[in-house]
Amino acid sequence: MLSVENISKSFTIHHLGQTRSAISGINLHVAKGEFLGIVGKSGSGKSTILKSIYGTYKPEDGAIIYDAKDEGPVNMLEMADHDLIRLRKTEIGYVSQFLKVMPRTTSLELVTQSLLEMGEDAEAARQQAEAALRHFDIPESLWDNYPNTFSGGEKLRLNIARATVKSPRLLLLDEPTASLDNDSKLKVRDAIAKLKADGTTLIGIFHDLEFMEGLCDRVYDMANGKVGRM
Ligand SMILES: Nc1ncnc2c1ncn2[C@@H]1O[C@H](COP(=O)(O)OP(=O)(O)OP(=O)(O)O)[C@@H](O)[C@H]1O
Repeated sequence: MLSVENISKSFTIHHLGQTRSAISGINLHVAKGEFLGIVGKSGSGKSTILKSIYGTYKPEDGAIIYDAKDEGPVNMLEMADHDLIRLRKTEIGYVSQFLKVMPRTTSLELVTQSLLEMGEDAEAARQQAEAALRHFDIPESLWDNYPNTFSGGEKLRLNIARATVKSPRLLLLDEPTASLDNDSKLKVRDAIAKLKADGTTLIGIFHDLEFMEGLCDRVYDMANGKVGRM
């Protein structure tokens, strides 16, 4: 489903005149329907890998081959921006700890929008969005509110609802449960387990290794670049 081949990414810190390597020579392979966990210490480059796959960062070399639904295998590092944006709208999801809000868009509209981008019709999109908000305990009184006023946990749950509601083919999870209480964590776990059962391929970073148990098939360790079993 996804093959990350020898990617490297460095950042230039202009005011210090320095260039720092964030990741170097990373190789990862994820089969369709598999859940690959990424573990490693803070600053080891875990998020940089996910952001490179999603296209937020552009690695200097290597290739990221993704088996797209219609086109088949494509190198995402060589794709035109509009093709990458289309893939993000229709088949690749990304959830981080932080919610990107859109101006003057309510929480219900945000989740509905996510489904409309997939080509869902308006009424079905609204119903599925409401079910997702309910599932993640976003109170109905908040559905017509702008999420910038939400608590940290509410924002996070909304973020997860928005990404999971459209059952992406590939879902990238960057510590999505970092500041959630246990109850909310279990709901996220349920949603991930359901996506996995439906065939979604997942790559996730979690500090809480217990959370991954029983969900992850294999783990990539940043320390030695090796993939092991959970
Ligand atoms: N946009 C950026 N500009 C400059 N340096 C960056 C940028 N993004 C990441 N880095 C650097 O790259 C290195 C890897 O960062 P990354 O966020 O990928 O690590 P991580 O393993 O996800 O860390 P954590 O577990 O703390 O979230 C760090 O040294 C970080 O400072």
